[in-house]
Amino acid sequence: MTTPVLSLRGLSTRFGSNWVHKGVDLDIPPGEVVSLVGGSGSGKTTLLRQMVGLLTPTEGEVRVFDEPLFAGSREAQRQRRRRFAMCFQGGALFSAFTVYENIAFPLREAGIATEAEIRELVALKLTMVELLPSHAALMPAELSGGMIKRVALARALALEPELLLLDEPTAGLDPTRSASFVALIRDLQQQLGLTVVLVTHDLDTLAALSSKVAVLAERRILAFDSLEAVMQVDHPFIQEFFLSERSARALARAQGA
Ligand SMILES: Nc1ncnc2c1ncn2[C@@H]1O[C@H](COP(=O)(O)OP(=O)(O)OP(=O)(O)O)[C@@H](O)[C@H]1O
Repeated sequence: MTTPVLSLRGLSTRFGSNWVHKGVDLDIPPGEVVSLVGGSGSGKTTLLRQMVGLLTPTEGEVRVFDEPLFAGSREAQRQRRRRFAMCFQGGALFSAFTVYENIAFPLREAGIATEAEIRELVALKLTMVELLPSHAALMPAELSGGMIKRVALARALALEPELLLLDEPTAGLDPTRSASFVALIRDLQQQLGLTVVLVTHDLDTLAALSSKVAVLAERRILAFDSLEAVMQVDHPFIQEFFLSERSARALARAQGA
C-alpha cells in the first residue's frame, strides 16, 4: 500500500467538557484531493489546524510523510514543515506588507534563497496564480477578495510544498470568481502533483475538485471515499448534505462541466 502523506490516528479533541472529535482515523494517500465536510461546529477547521501543528489534539497522533508531526530535532521539524502549507480562510495576509513581501516571507524565513532568487521566485509564483507583476507592489487592503486568495495561495506555494491544506478556499467569492479559483487550484494540483486537503461548504467547489470526500460526523470520520460512494451512505447528515434539492443541482452542474 502507498504510504499516506497525512495520517490521523485515534485523534480526539476536547475543549473544556466538549469532545469535538473522538477517535478520528484518516489516511490520505499522495496525489488525492480530499474535501473534508461536516456540519457547522463538527470540528473541520480544528482538524485542519491540528494537521499543520497549530493545535495539539487531546489524544492521538498526526503523522505527515510517515513521521509524527513533531518528531526529531528542531531542524528536522523545520524541514518537514516546509513540505506542507496551509491557506487560511480569508487569506491571513500580513496587512502591513506588500504582495511581494507576503510571498517572499516564507522564502526569507527559510533562509534558502538570495534576494535575487527571491525576486525571481516571487515573480514565478505571481504568474502561477495568474496575477500580474504590477500586483507585487500593492498592499492587501488594495486587493479584491479573489486577489487576496490568489496571493495567499502564492505564499503557500512559495516553498514548493507537497501537501496543501485549504480552509474554505472559495468562501466569499461570487460564482464566477469561485469557479476560476477552483480551476486554478485544479490546474496547479495537477501540474505540481500536490496532495490537497480542503474544508468546504460549497458543493460546486467540492464536486469540481475532490477525488475523495471525508465526512466528519458523530465526532469521527464517518465515511471516506469517492463522492459517488459517499453519497450512497445512509446517514442523515450525508443525505441532507448531498441529496437535498440544492445539492442535486450543484452536483449536476459539476458533472455537466
Ligand atoms: N479554541 C477553542 N476553544 C474552545 N472551543 C473551541 C475552540 N476552537 C473550536 N472550538 C469549538 O469546537 C467546535 C468545532 O469548531 P470548528 O471551528 O473546528 O468547527 P467547524 O466544523 O470548522 O465549523 P464551521 O463549519 O461552522 O466553520 C465548535 O463547537 C467550537 O466552538
